[in-house]
Amino acid sequence: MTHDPVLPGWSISAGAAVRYDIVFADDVFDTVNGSLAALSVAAYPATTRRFVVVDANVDRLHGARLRAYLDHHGISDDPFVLETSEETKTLDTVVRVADALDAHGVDRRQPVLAIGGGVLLDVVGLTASLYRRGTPYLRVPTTVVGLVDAGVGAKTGVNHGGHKNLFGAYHPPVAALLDRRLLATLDRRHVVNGLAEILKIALIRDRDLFELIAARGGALVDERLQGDDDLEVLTRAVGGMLDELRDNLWEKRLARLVDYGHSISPALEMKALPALLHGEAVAVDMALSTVVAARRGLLEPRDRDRVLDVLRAVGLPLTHEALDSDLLRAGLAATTRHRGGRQRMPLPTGIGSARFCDDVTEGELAVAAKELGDYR
Ligand SMILES: NC(=O)c1ccc[n+]([C@@H]2O[C@H](COP(=O)([O-])OP(=O)(O)OC[C@H]3O[C@@H](n4cnc5c(N)ncnc54)[C@H](O)[C@@H]3O)[C@@H](O)[C@H]2O)c1
Ligand SMILES: O=C(CO)[C@@H](O)[C@H](O)[C@H](O)[C@H](O)COP(=O)(O)O
Ligand SMILES: [Zn+2]
Repeated sequence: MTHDPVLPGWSISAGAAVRYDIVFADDVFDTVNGSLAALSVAAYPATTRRFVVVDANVDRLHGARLRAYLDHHGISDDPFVLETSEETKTLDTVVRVADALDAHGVDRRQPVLAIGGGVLLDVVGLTASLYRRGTPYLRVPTTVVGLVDAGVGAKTGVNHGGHKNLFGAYHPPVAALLDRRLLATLDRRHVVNGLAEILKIALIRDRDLFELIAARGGALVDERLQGDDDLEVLTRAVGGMLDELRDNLWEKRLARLVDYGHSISPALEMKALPALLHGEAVAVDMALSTVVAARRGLLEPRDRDRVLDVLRAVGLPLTHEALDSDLLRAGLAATTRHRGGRQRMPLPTGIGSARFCDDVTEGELAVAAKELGDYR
C-alpha cells in the first residue's frame, strides 16, 4: 500500500472462497427424487420454507408436478411465477422479484429456488446478489442454454440502455441441478438456440463434441436431446464450460475462449430484438469469425465449410439483415471496451481450437458477412 507515512492507514484482505455443486438429476420434480429438497435444506436447515421463482411457461408445463414436489417436501408456499423475455431482462424485473422476496419475508440466508431458462436465471441470480447484499439461491435450468451455460457459471445480469448484460454480478448458486428431461417440452427453436452455446465449446476445445453434433444433426433437435447418446453432448458441453471457467471465474483475465461468438453478437442481439435469440446471434458471430479465420489462413477451407454446414444443419443462422457496417463498428468498439481496451477476439484455428486476435477490422467482418450471405 502506498500512502503518506505520516497519516494512519490499514490494508484489509479477506478471501472469498467459493464452492458450488453442479449435478445432473433425472426427473427433478418426481417426489421420490430428494435431490432438490436435500440440496435446498442442506443450504439452510433452519426452515424448509423456500421462495421459488418459476418461469411462466415452465409453470404452465411443469407447474403441477413442481407444486406437488414442493408440497410433498414442505419446501415452499405458492411459487412466484415470472413471465420472461429478453426485453424484460431488466432492473425493473429485478426490483419486482426483490419486492416479492421482501413481501415473503425471505432473510438473507434462506436460499431462493430459481427454475427457468437463462433469462430467469440471470434475473433471479442478480436479484439474489443484491437482496440484502447477497442471498443464496439454487438453480434448476430448464432450457439448453440454461443447462450448459447460464446455469453453470457465476455470471448474472440484465440488459440496460440497449447494452447486453450492462448490469450484473458474479453470484454463483449454492448448487445447480441439471435435468435434461425438462428440455422435452422446449420449443424446437429454443433447442436450436442452445446448440449454439454447445457448438461454441466444441469449436474452441472439443472436436469430438463437434463430431457428435455433426453425426446427430437435426435428430438432436427433433428428440430434444433426450437420445441415449445426447447426455454425452450435454456433459461434454458442461464439462468444457467449467474447465474454461474454473480458474478464471471472476474474469481477472479478459482473454476468454468462451467469448467465442460473443464479440459482435451482443450488439447484434440487442439491435435485432426480439427477432434474434441469444444463441442465434452467437451463431452468426461464430460464422463471421469462421470466415475471417479462413480468410486469414488460420482455418482450412474444408473446416470452414464443415463448421458453416453443421451450424446450418442444426438450424442456426449464418447471417442476419441487421449486420451492417454501423453495427460491426459499434459491436467491435463495445467489445473492445468490455475487454479492457483490446479486442481479445477468439478466432478458430481448427475445429476444436482457437486463438485470440486484437486486430480484426470492420472491413474484414463486412467481407465475411457478404460471403456468408452468398454461402451455398
Ligand atoms: N449468465 C450466463 O453466464 C449466461 C450464459 C449464456 C446465456 N445467458 C443468457 O441467457 C439468456 C437466454 O437463455 P434461454 O435461451 O434459456 O432463453 P429464455 O430464458 O428466454 O427461455 C427461452 C423460452 O423458453 C421458455 N422455456 C423455458 N424452459 C422451458 C421448458 N422446459 N419448456 C418449454 N418452454 C420453456 C421460456 O419461457 C422462454 O419463452 C440470454 O439473456 C443470455 O444472455 C447467460
Ligand atoms: O453469454 C454468455 C454470458 O452472458 C456466455 O455464453 C459467454 O460464454 C460469455 O460468458 C460471454 O462471452 C461474456 O459476455 P458478457 O456476459 O461478459 O457480456
Ligand atoms: Zn452466450
